Amino acid sequence: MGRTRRRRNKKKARDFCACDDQEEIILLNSWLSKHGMRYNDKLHLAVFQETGRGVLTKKKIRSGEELMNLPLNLTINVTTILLDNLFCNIFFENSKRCLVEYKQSISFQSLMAFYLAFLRFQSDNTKWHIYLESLPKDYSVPYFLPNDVKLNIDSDILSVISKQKDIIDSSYSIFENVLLSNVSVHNTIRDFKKNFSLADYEWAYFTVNTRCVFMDLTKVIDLKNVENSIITLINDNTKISLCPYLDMINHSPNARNETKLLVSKNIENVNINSLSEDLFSDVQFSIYTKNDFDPYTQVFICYGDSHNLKLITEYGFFLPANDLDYVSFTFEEVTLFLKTKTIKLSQDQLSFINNHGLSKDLYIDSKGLSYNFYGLLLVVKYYYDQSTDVSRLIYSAAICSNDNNLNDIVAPMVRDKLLSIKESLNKLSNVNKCVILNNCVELMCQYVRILEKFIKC
Ligand SMILES: C[S@@+](CC[C@H](N)C(=O)[O-])C[C@H]1O[C@@H](n2cnc3c(N)ncnc32)[C@H](O)[C@@H]1O
Repeated sequence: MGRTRRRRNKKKARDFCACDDQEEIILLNSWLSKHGMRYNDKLHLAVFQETGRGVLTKKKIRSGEELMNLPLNLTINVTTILLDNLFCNIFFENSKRCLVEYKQSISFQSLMAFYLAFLRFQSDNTKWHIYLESLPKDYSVPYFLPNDVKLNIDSDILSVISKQKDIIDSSYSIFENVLLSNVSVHNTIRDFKKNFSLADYEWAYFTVNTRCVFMDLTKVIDLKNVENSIITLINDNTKISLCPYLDMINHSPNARNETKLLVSKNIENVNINSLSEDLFSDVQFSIYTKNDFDPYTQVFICYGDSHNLKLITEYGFFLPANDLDYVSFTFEEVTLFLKTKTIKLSQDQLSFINNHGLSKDLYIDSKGLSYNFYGLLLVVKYYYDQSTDVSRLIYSAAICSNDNNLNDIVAPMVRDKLLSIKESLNKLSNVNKCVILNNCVELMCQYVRILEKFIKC
């Protein structure tokens, strides 16, 4: 074979392996069609070298094409929870007045996670069993890193983990208490009470976290008059949903897509006491792509924010050469550093900083200082300079935000941060690698590149 042909063949080499023939996927596909799911027949599930399991198109897909269309009853959304009397009875058949005691105490994501744990516990006794079996068994988010490894992980990652931990621990403790005071005689609930564990809840929490899509049902059902329903427990909105098969699509920052709720009957603002599965039998959730996809390539959608801190901590994966990454600094960190350089901000300067919101969003990315960081340093350097109008300078910073004089002020602090990340990376090099740790290390290396570039400029 000649070199050109070899190269051409190499280029064409497939980076995926079909997985439609795996037992859980065969079962999933027939379960989906039995329940009225329609998906573009060009689509197939496959395992891709770079991204793992995802959706492959075997034919060209053009912008504007519908990727899939799910009956609302085949998604796990707020109405699914409200219609599940057994689940609601965990809260209602209770010696405590749960709706009063825990009013607005949990997020909808937490309630969804608790519900998912309840469904999973019931194994093949629920309609969702086959779907649940098709879900990943574990998640590669840094939340699951062992404590000794966390010691050397970057502080931004640790701060996200700590927030996740607070939410998970506090909501888990509420659900544990609700179960403790539950008085139901129903075997399923009684057995669930005995078996519900933090590990089950964490799995469910990250299933929801990594797979939910935005779905707004506020026009279809009335979610304002909900006094006697378990919706009173939540402190945010109910606009997320689990959508089988749709949740097999991986993320690309370049993907553009749109979802639509197709309501053919006149269903509007339905009171939650009048909910029934039948009511939604004609309601469909549809997703369209705004991209073209070539035959035998992976179909992507965009999950939203695409910087690696978010992708790693919330979804458990990393995008190489990601221009959206940044290294953040807290206002306290900066002022503490300035003090070491005997620069103390006056009350007037602090008021100016607060009034202009210059104490937040302080970061350095591949282009240099963030707008606010630049503005903050302008206040530090020029506030008392008679010949300079700081407000005007801040406005023009949107156009010109590279000033070596300003960069120089914080360069020692940046050097220290760089050194500390490098030291942590050095320590992590002795730790056994796994996907989670690799992702964290990749991000920390990205931080090193960003900070080194800043210092060299
Ligand atoms: C909605 S699910 C997509 C389907 C998933 N790959 C599966 O096998 O079930 C989201 C998860 O897929 C993975 N994922 C999504 N986009 C990815 C990408 N561009 N690269 C690597 N993994 C990705 C991450 O594990 C993420 O948490």
